[in-house]
Amino acid sequence: MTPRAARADKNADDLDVEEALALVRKHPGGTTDTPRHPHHDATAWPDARAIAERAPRHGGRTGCLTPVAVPLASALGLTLAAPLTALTDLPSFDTSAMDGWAVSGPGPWSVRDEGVLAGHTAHAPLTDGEAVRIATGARIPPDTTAVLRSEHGRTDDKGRLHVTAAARPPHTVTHGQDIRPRGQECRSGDQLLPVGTPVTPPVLGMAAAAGYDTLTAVPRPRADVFVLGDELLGEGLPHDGLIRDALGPLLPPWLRALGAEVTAVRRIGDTEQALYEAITASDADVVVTTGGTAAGPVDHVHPALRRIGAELLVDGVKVRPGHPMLLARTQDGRHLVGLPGNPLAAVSGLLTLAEPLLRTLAARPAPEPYTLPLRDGVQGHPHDTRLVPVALHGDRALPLLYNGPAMLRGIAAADALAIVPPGGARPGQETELLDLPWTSGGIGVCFT
Ligand SMILES: Nc1nc2c(c(=O)[nH]1)N[C@H]1C(S)=C(S)[C@@H](COP(=O)(O)OP(=O)(O)OC[C@H]3O[C@@H](n4cnc5c(N)ncnc54)[C@H](O)[C@@H]3O)O[C@H]1N2
Ligand code: MOO
Repeated sequence: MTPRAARADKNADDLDVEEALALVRKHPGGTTDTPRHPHHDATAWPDARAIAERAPRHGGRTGCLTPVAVPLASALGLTLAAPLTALTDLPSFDTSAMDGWAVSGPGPWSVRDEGVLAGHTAHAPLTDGEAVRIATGARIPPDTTAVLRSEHGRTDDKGRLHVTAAARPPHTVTHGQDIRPRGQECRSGDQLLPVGTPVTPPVLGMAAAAGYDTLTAVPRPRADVFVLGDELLGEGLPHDGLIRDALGPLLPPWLRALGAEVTAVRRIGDTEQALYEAITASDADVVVTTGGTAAGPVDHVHPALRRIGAELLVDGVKVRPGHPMLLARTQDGRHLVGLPGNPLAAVSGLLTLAEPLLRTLAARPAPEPYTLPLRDGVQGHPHDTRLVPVALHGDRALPLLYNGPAMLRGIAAADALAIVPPGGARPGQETELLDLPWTSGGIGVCFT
């Protein structure tokens, strides 16, 4: 086995970014200071993902962005950077679990005139044989021994309260019944959730209940999107060799679903100078470009990266579609993902490079890998991985047609992308799938 084959054979987890960089530097196509050759060696697909995931950990950094205090209303989808520790006991006072009466001692009870509602201040202690009307969530008066639910009590013609046969056991109220004691759920200082927990709607509710107004969380990485191509139209029908820009509408919401805050979406003219100016003016954590990655006359991404002295971490990936995709690091430690212009190739680059990069920056958990059998066989590329749109039907994945690099018809109907290994997959073959963000989360959940 050659040293390169041995490297390619390594588990993706073992591949160090610096090692990968060294690999890229050794090859003419991968350096930033020598002219690029269109047939340079590309990175294996799993290695490209591993490099993108580890790229932000360069130079002893933790990888994720510096945590900030975020108001609860803006924290959905972020990751906790500090444990959620209770700032109060929960419940914070002894509470009635039911509408009914707070009672003291065994019945029957005389009933106080004025009841106790939720949110009201403390009431005077009950004396033995006394009861008071109480609402769910109201503070229990001192010396209460139980709460009698309204459906388990009745008052006689003298106004005295009795337990009815409907109570379980009949005519009985047990000590402590339907009282939620202070601290039942947690004590002040208890850890409720660890660092790394994704902020979901119930986490927001838990945080509010535990006394928080802001959460310490990893912010969304800021992403600028630069769409290259003089042939692109922003509206209307294609005409005179001009086509509609499909990536301007597709990428920003997809990037948001991957955890980014999209700070700019700009169409850039097909000149190296325009791209250079856009990249150098950006202060986003991640710049995503589309188009201009190949070796055509107006493919300006490589020259612009050379000009700003960026390091190419990935320069071409053994994946179809999308093989000209690239990942670079600027001198100030920010990242640029170059997506190919063909729309499905751009989606491939988004999931291969942008997803793991953003995941590390945002400290999001990695999705659990899973497989399903393919309903139909899929022809493979001889050397490269293929990403093929599939629809999920029961426990099988149905490969979709219209999966060419320039097509969106397949992915627009898809639930996932099948990772088809070099050589292809047989009908029924268990195949790893990459879920699309809205498949598992629901469209409202992921586009926050
Ligand atoms: N000589 C070679 N030519 C090409 C190679 C190669 O290796 N050698 N690779 C091919 C592959 S594979 C792909 S993918 C594309 C990548 O091209 P670029 O990233 O340089 O992108 P463009 O040339 O700018 O555009 C390609 C294609 O996509 C259309 N496009 C671009 N942007 C958009 C958009 N926002 N919305 C819709 N369509 C878009 C563009 O009009 C072109 O048709 O290169 C191959 N060529
Ligand atoms: O990467 Mo290209 O999309 O294979 O055509």
